[in-house]
Amino acid sequence: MYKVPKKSNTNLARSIRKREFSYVDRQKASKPTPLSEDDWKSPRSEDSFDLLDPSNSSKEPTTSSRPLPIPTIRPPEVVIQIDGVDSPILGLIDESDDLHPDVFDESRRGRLEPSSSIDANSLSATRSSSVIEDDVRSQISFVMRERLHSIAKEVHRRTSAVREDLIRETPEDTVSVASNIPKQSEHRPSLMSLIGLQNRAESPSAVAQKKLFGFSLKGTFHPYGRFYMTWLSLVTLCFLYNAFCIPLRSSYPYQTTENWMYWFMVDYICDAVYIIDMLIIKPRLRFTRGGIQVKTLADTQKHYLMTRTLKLDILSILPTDFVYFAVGKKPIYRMNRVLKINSFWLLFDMLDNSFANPYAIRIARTLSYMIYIIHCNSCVYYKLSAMQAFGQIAYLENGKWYLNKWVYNNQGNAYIRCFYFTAAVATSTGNNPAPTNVIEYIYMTCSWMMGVFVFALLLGQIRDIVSNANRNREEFQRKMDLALGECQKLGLKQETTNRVRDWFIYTWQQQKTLDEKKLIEKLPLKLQTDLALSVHYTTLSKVQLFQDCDRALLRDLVLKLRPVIFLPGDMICLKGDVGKEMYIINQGILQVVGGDHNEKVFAELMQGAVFGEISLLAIGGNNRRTASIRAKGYCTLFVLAKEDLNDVIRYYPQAQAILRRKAAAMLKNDKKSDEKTEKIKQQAELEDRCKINPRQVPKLITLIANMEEMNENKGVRDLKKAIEEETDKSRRQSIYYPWSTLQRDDEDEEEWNEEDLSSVGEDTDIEPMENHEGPMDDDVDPMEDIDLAAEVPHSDEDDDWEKPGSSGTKKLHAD
Ligand SMILES: Nc1ncnc2c1ncn2[C@@H]1O[C@@H]2COP(=O)(O)O[C@H]2[C@H]1O
Repeated sequence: MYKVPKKSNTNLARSIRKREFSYVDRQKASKPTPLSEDDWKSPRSEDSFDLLDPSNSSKEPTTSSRPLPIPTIRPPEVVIQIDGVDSPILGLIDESDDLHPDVFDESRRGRLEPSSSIDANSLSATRSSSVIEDDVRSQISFVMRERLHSIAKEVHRRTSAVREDLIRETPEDTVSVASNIPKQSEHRPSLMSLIGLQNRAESPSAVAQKKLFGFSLKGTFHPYGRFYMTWLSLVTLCFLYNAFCIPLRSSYPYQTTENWMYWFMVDYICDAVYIIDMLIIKPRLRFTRGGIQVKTLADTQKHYLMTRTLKLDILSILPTDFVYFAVGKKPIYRMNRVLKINSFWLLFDMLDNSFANPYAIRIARTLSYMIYIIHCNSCVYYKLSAMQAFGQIAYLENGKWYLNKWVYNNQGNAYIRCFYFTAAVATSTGNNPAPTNVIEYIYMTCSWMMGVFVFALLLGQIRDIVSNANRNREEFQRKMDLALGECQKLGLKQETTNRVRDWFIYTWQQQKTLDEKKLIEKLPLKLQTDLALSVHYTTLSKVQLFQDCDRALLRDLVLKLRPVIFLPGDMICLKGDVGKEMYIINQGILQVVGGDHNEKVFAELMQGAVFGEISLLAIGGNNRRTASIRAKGYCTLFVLAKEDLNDVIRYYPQAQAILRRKAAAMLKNDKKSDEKTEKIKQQAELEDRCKINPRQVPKLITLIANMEEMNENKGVRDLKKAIEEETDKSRRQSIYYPWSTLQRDDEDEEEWNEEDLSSVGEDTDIEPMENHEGPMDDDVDPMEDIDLAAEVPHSDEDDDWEKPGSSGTKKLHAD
């Protein structure tokens, strides 16, 4: 299966000996590529994945156990081109060929035997030519194996891709729908979908349901869905109306001949709600059977028919109002409407489960019981009072007539007065008037009993709820006090104690507990993982490592993460320390710092950044921290211990590679940055060394100028100006050319030359020092300045300094 080279055998042999080969990849239609020496030497790079090597089977990622279809691959053609030989040798691998290193066994080698057109006799004529032939075979075998290896790699890559696709396939119940939904633009799957937490795609019917607040006549409702919750609130409102208003209207004179129709209107609206609830809503409520939620309408209807709720619902809506025709409009006959109390309980249960802080809901429910009992009691009290003509009928006792003071006297707001009386009796507070007859005695006894048992129970409940609500806070406070007390006992610095306090306060603000993990450890592992992923989704979605890696890695890692809080300025890790943990930033900003005093900031790290992995994975060659990390403000980090990371990551070579690549890039950056700062430092040192001190004006001249200023001598003023200019100029020079002693071109004109100085000397009328009698600067010893040469520093650099001004200075001195 190869084409025969038509070159002389000697040339062929030479080429082979020299290893002047090229290979052509027909699939890629590439040009012949010379095989480098390295290619010959190292058949496979060490870190490549070797499908051919059975020992490497363990390296395969363990993402799925499902057998996967391997894409069909065209039998690869390999052409061996020997330099200088016109026709290449063509090798074709059969589909039946196994991907085995010994692919070129003896039988197959036969296929590559030269055909008759080669002068076989002449090749085998000499012993050396047979050796050459063997050599050719072995080289060809090697090249073929090399190709096979790369093909195997390609196959592996493709199967991995297919496998990933299969894993990411849409959930069962959405498959049928997916075909109906218009194809959306292709985009990278979100992290949420990768970790299997995303909402499932909804069927068109479900979408239509949503449009009507989740209501559809053909559909069913989730009992904890938003729609049912809203509906339940409405039903509960109707129940409360009936529960409060029926006793009220039955006892107090609030329903009159003028307003009864309004009361009736509201009554029947509530009845309508009850009926809709019974006929339309409740039969559509989903329920769970054998652990599976039943969603079919027929099933939910059947289920409702079997429940006790239906019976109560029917009783609550019985049209007892028809009694009105016989006995008149007495609302008390509608009292069966309170049988809808199930809805009230259900709503409070749902609210209790939906709120993160349900204490208020629980207190509200308990309070509502108390208020209702007092309300009903007050209705009875009013009725009793009314029956006794509001105390207007006197009664005889021990031969004397008395007015009944126990009853309500029909003064003021009837409801409020009666409610107050009943509340006072029930809670046994207040000075209650004595009952005067049997009915009143019975009423009072019942009220007290109710106060003792029912109210005590309810008040106890409220106390429990409130104390439970504060228990967490109190527990936290207790721990904080303990820690701070310990700090004081140990005699720590106030600053340290303050930091401990800050940490506690911030931790409470952030997580309301000291150990977040404790809260969820009772849940099953799967649920814990889902919870942790959902809670920390924002952070985790920003971690590049997790974006690129296997989703199983994320699920494995997330449970190992431990949240930790750091205060501003805290050093999270120090350069040179042994790395035992790596970190993910959940909140806050951190700085990668270096330098002697951590004054250099290499980089700032934000939410989602990962650090500390270099030493953990010993990427830089050892396990020491390559940089120090400092918290800029308050920070919440996830810590991942080395053992935990190693436990997880060894199954994910891809993640390892990403981590290594990233870390290597960072190390390179840091090195560059270090080199740069080193260069700047050297430059600064050089500049420092080359810098010329600004020329000092001899003290004598300054002194003279100061003295003469008082005499308003023009010449001296000129002199002073010239001195100032000179000082300025020197300073500027040292700024612009800190390392240079050369003069700037643009300074020529301004140069303070001998001429100027001599003219200054001529114009001025400077008195000799000895004659001067004016005030003198205390610090200045005039004699000290006489020798100007002594003033001038005698360094090499200063020789240059003398050029522009030294002569001028000297002249001034002579004058
Ligand atoms: N230039 C940089 N930018 C961001 N992070 C860095 C940089 N240099 C070092 N780090 C991180 O700082 C960490 C210090 O500890 P490690 O050496 O374990 O791992 C290091 C990196 O994760």
